[in-house]
Amino acid sequence: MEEIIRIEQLTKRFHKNILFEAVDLSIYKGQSIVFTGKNGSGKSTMLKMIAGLTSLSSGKVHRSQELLIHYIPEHFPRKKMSAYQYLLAMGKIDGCPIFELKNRIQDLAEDFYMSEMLHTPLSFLSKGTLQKIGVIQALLRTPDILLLDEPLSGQDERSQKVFITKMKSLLEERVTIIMSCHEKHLIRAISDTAYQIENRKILPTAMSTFDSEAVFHLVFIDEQGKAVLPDVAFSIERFDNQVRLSVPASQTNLLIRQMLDNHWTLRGMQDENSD
Ligand SMILES: Nc1ncnc2c1ncn2[C@@H]1O[C@H](COP(=O)(O)OP(=O)(O)OP(=O)(O)O)[C@@H](O)[C@H]1O
Repeated sequence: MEEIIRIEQLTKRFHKNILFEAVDLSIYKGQSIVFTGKNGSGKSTMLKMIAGLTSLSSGKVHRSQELLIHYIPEHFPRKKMSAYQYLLAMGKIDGCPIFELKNRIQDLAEDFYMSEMLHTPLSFLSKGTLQKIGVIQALLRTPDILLLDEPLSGQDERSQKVFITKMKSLLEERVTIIMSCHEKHLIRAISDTAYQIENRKILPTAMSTFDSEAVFHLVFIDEQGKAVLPDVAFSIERFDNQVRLSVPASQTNLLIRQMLDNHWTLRGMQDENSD
């Protein structure tokens, strides 16, 4: 495996707020990394430090060579220029030949169902469309590293599918993808390595954490009129003297025990997919 970035003893603080302390991390060519963590844990800041867009308080980010890094921010600048003018300018900065660039913008805009919005000023575009422009910008010239900050947060389902397909083909070309993300389906689709940002550290997380868990519907009946509903955090539907609870598979035994202790009788159990 070819190491392309090595983070050594990275510490980052904003005044008294210490986000990272003595973090070490190696990033390899073709790897697809996701950072997860609570709001405000430092995901965006970590991406910006890798991109070189914000300084470190101490430590170092080593890059193996001159790398073309594309960074797609969570919030996009709202400017007066049109999407097309913006993409053209960005493509030129990236060194794309002009004829190729124009065709590529048109093709990618079609792929993302936004051709009709190409000539609209950025300031009038929705969050989802602005994000698409960020993705198109990143795809004008294939980067070595693509940094994505919450890339699906404003995307409709159709665009999400296009986005996932594009990311998969970049990974086939051994582009390194590093993103922050909360959506498990995107993580399952494109990531191979996950880190949870917690307590100022970056903790390796098993990919199985993002597997979708089967859900069961459990129906209970109050036969004697004295059942009490325990305080549980599952979806509950009530009808007459029955309740139906939707529960992740791993929680079913615990819930059944709780319900029986509270005088409920189990009437039925159904796999979510057999509805
Ligand atoms: N330029 C800055 N100056 C001061 N504090 C900042 C700055 N940028 C970020 N912070 C603070 O650092 C913390 C981490 O912010 P960051 O945006 O990296 O978190 P995040 O994990 O990406 O959050 P979210 O999931 O909400 O997008 C927050 O408390 C934020 O307020």
